[in-house]
Amino acid sequence: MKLAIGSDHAGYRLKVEIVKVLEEMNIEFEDVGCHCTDSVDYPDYALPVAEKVAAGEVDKGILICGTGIGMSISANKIKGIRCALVHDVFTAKATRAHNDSNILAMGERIIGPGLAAEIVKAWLETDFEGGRHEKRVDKMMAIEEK
Ligand SMILES: O=C(CO)[C@H](O)[C@H](O)[C@H](O)COP(=O)(O)O
Repeated sequence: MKLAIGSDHAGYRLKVEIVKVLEEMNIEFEDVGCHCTDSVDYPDYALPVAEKVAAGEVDKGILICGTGIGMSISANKIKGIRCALVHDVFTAKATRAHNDSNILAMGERIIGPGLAAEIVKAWLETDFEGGRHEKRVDKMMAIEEK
């Protein structure tokens, strides 16, 4: 599995912690930035991560800003992206199992690194259940054609 990860300045410190988690899990990843806490604009980092996922260059993506909201709104504008804003382990599992989400968004100003690490692990380790959820995901993605 290969991931793309990105943050803005408000998510940079949490991204550093999540990068450590990915390294511990031996997961290959590409960090699109940002690389410090100087103020930047979250769409500039959501876009490359979402494009890499949509193009199949990577399997999944992780995006972090202050709230996760700007990142998730931006990423979901790219065709093929199902970005889930998650701040608890239950939702992390549910959005993989039911929505087949391909990008995880989190907010550094909302949760700490311990919970974020548990969320990342749960999200990465949960498979899409298919079955009744397949039709719903297909319907969701068909909205992109309207
Ligand atoms: O989701 C966001 C905005 O919708 C993010 O939280 C940004 O990180 C946040 O807006 C950054 O705010 P700042 O005051 O420029 O640090």
